Amino acid sequence: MDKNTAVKIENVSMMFNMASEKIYSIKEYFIKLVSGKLYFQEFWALRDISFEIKKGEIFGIIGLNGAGKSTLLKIIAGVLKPTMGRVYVNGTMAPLIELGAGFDFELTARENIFLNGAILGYSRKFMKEKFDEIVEFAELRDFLDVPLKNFSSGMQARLGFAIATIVDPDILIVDEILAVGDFHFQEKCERRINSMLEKGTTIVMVSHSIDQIERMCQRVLWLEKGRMKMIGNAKEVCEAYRNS
Ligand SMILES: Nc1ncnc2c1ncn2[C@@H]1O[C@H](COP(=O)(O)OP(=O)(O)OP(=O)(O)O)[C@@H](O)[C@H]1O
Repeated sequence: MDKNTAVKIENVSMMFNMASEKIYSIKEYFIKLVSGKLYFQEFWALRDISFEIKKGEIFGIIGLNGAGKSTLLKIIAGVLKPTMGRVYVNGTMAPLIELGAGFDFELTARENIFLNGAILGYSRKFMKEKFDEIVEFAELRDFLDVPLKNFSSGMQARLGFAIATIVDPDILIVDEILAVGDFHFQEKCERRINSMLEKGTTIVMVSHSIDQIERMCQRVLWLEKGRMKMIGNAKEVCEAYRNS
């Protein structure tokens, strides 16, 4: 792979098996499984996707609900293995996992900071050193000992973003997380993302805010029902998407 490439996706397709009827309990599942009455339907969430993201680039992925954006991010992050095709990643990655994916909602914000740190592979000592910076950025000092289930989605997003960006990874993945924060926090996130970009981090982001994608990204991929509809300059792709 070219040394200037951060991510290379080659003919990636992703198939999910979906039970063709609703199953209401594990017992029902096993009865159907054993009696051979469990039918699956193949569903292709992504079909034949190929593109490259250059190092230091900020790359956006857009598309309607169910277009396959999150699935593609998960494949880039290595959380999902594609059914077909290859993925090459050059550098360290801090996946900004979906909202709440790394959180335990019964635990307090303080406990979740350490839990998330452990999930991301950081030592307790490192998290202790970074603790104040995280709390400062997330502006949640008064809520440190509150269980996360009592946080609003915006507060959870603030905490998630603050934790995921304490180190400067080579590649940062941002999944829709900016959408839930308020205006003030979104600006703050954009500033942090821009400063990471200046330091050479590659950023891959998904957002339903086309204005935000157009403003922040250099190139954009538009997915439609799992296929590549258009890829190129952010302005051109966003314009075409708006007019579709
Ligand atoms: N684990 C799974 N099992 C079965 N189907 C799945 C799974 N994950 C995603 N899908 C399906 O794949 C399709 C693409 O989903 P995905 O979450 O990638 O879309 P998206 O573009 O991120 O949508 P949204 O804008 O609503 O977040 C959807 O139809 C979804 O139902």
